[in-house]
Amino acid sequence: MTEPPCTFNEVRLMERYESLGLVGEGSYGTVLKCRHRDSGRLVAIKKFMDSDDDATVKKIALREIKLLRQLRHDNLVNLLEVWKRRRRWYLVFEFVERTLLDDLEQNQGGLDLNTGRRYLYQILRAVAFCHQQNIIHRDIKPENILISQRGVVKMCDFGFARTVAASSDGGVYTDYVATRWYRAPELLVGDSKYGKPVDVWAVGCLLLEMLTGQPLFPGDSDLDQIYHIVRCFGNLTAHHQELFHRNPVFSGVRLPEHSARVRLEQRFPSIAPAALDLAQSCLQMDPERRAQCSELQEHPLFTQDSFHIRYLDELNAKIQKDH
Ligand SMILES: Oc1ccc(-c2ccc(-c3cc(Nc4ccc(CNC5CC5)cc4)n[nH]3)cc2)c(O)c1
Repeated sequence: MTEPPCTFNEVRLMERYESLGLVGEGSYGTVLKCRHRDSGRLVAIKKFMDSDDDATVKKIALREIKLLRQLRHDNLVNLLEVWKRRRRWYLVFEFVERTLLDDLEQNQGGLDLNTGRRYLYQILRAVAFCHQQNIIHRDIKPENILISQRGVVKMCDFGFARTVAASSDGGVYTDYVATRWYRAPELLVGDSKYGKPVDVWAVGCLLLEMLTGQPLFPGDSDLDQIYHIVRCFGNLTAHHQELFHRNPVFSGVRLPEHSARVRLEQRFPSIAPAALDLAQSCLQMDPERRAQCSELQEHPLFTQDSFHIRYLDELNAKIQKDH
């Protein structure tokens, strides 16, 4: 169905802003980069498409807005305004200059250790905050890590985020998650009872990608993704092997043998040992054994030279200037 012409309200609403095109070529859904005509301020406006089944769009929009309103933190992209005009929802966010993907494309060999530490420290602050709010992002990847001109990191795109069920048995999630390369083993084998550790796995993948310039596990299918992981870390856990064999998606498929294992330390001999250790704490096959983002901020990668003490003052000054 072709888009109906803008309504008056939408025209009036968008009269306040000049559209500068899609943000990130649509990788966030329909998110427009806009300039506020009066102030010149750049914003990112997410427009929810109205659909025949309006109730579903409304439910999704309200869930996302409720979740975003809980997430106020210096290292999360800020929701500025929410509009509802006729049957359409608009979320207005701050616009941040570039993404980690942009930085990695500019630095094909990877970022230097200090830049990587500065970004990682802020990513850990962002994810730790979300997890303290019992929210899992579920799609942490370089495109969703925004970086301001002064180097302040702001995580974005909570379109797939979910609140972890309060119940002790954890939630049961069956809808779409995570871009494949950053997907934890439990997601790949189809475990519906996953939680915060899926974000920790993605952070481990991000750290090594920042320091090498290359994606850690660039699988070209879910099975290939499992192959990449098993070749590095050995067999899946017994529970994940059972889920794999019970998953109809993989019926008749043999689990990859971890015959020719290439461990992280063999693959990345020149990575700082502290960085490799932190990555390994995130990349545990058993989600229960993975580190928590709150504790990783005290990892020797940050404390061995008091980086975490020196950097906090510098970061807070940058955050103030960015406001
Ligand atoms: O539920 C949601 C939905 C959408 C968002 C969201 C909010 C804000 C943004 C955003 C993006 C952005 N800046 C940006 C800057 C550069 C690029 C891409 N660089 C191009 C390739 C050279 C992409 C994005 N600033 N703000 C993106 C997504 C969100 O944070 C939550």
